[in-house]
Parts: sequence; structure tokens; C-alpha cells
Amino acid sequence: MLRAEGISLANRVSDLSIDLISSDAVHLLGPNGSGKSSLLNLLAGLIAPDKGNLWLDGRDLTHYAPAELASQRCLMEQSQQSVFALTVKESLNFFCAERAVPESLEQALNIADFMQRPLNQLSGGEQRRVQIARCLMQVWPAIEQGRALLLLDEPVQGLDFSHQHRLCALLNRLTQMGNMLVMSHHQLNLAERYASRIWLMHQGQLVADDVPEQVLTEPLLTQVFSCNVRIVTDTEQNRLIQTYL
Ligand SMILES: Nc1ncnc2c1ncn2[C@@H]1O[C@H](COP(=O)(O)OP(=O)(O)OP(=O)(O)O)[C@@H](O)[C@H]1O
Repeated sequence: MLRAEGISLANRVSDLSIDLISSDAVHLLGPNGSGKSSLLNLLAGLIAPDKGNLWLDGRDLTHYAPAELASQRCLMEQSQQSVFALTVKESLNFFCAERAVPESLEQALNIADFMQRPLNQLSGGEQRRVQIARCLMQVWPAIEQGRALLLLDEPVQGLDFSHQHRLCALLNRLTQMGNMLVMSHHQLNLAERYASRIWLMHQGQLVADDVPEQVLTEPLLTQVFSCNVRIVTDTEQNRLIQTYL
């Protein structure tokens, strides 16, 4: 379990409290600059809050040794450019203590075909898929035990819609094993389909923390994003969210 109580970070996050429990698949939404990356960095223990406290499994986050924390929680940051001319396989080995890529991960992210290619010669979306694999492999033993904390900042950015769905389905399989997930992005329909809960941020504050049908409403989205939002229901009763100016 991860708990934040009254955390603030100057001009970025304001007096925010949340509880994240086993199997939560939280999608973190909000306009540009609303504080999503800042919150993920705070939850990862990479930045200390100016005010408030964070606990992971009942222990103050600041009491974890860096290596212990790194074995249990991972954070994929928005942009992580590779400067090394390593192949994908070498890169994964380098960052993941020679651990073999789990087959389920390799298949879901569809990275098997370019394991021998230089990482810096892959397309943006291909590099993103490797970046996600690397991030998850960092905590793979904890994932297998269902006690990992997965923090992903815009992992679907640059992925085509098929790979967006493959990734979300993979992450939901991992949360069903007990792992906790917080992922930020801007795809309302992915949140509708895959989130167990949505945290909606606006100007550094958490303005909603609830199931998708309570958060993804026309009035709330219109107000927070300053954009017109219409929710339609298709013939199979799926809610589809349309946005327009
Ligand atoms: N290192 C920093 N120091 C000071 N202010 C920062 C820093 N990083 C971001 N900010 C500011 O904090 C606010 C929140 O930024 P943050 O990156 O957390 O937003 P975000 O919701 O992740 O945005 P986006 O959707 O554009 O990625 C913004 O006003 C931003 O300009």
C-alpha cells in the first residue's frame, strides 16, 4: 500500500492525499502542467515534498535504502533518451542485472524482433516499448510476487493504438497479480476502458479520485480541460469520449 498525506511541492502539487492499494490500476489524468509528473516523482521518492508524508507498505518512504526502493518500485520518466550505441538486448542486460527478458513481457510489448538492433536506431514508438520493458524488468521479481509499485509517466506516448491496448492489457494483468499501478497519459478512452480508478489533477490539486464513470463526465472534463466533451454510448454500451473545440 502507498499512502500520501497532505503532500505539497512549491507551485506544483498542493496538499494532496491519496491511498493506493494492492491491484489498483490508477490512470492519472489532467491538463499539461497540472502536476502529474511532479506527483509521480514524489510517489517514487525521487523528490521530497515540502510538506506532508509518504508511506510505502507502512514505512516512511524516506526510510528506504535506495537499492531496496529500486527493487520494489519503478518510475518510467517521460523522456529517457539512450546515448549509448547498445543493442536492445545489451541495454536490457545492462540495466537489469543480466536478467532474461520475461517471455510475457517480450510478447506483450512485441520487442522480440529487434533485440539485436541498436537501440538508438529504433523508431520512437519502438524505443518507448523497450523503455517500458526496461522499467518493468527493474522490479520483475517484485512483480512476480505481486508487491511492486509501477509508476509510468506517459508510457503510451508515441505508441500506435494497437500497442497502447497491448500495454494497458499487460499492465492490468500485472495489477490483477496484486501490483499497484499509477500511469499518466492523455487518452480518455484508455482510462475509461482500463482504469480501476482515475486521479484527475488540475492546477496541482487532485480534483477527483474515483471510478471512471464518476470522473469521466462531461461537466467535469469540460471544466478541467477547458474543452468541449461529449460522451456517447455505442451499440454495445461502451462509453466513448469525444473532445472538440
Ligand atoms: N523541475 C521543476 N521545477 C520547477 N517547476 C517545475 C519543474 N518541473 C515542472 N515544473 C512546473 O510544475 C508544474 C507541473 O508540471 P508537471 O510536469 O508536473 O505537469 P504535468 O501534469 O506532468 O504536465 P504534462 O501533461 O505537460 O506532462 C508546471 O507548471 C511546470 O511548469
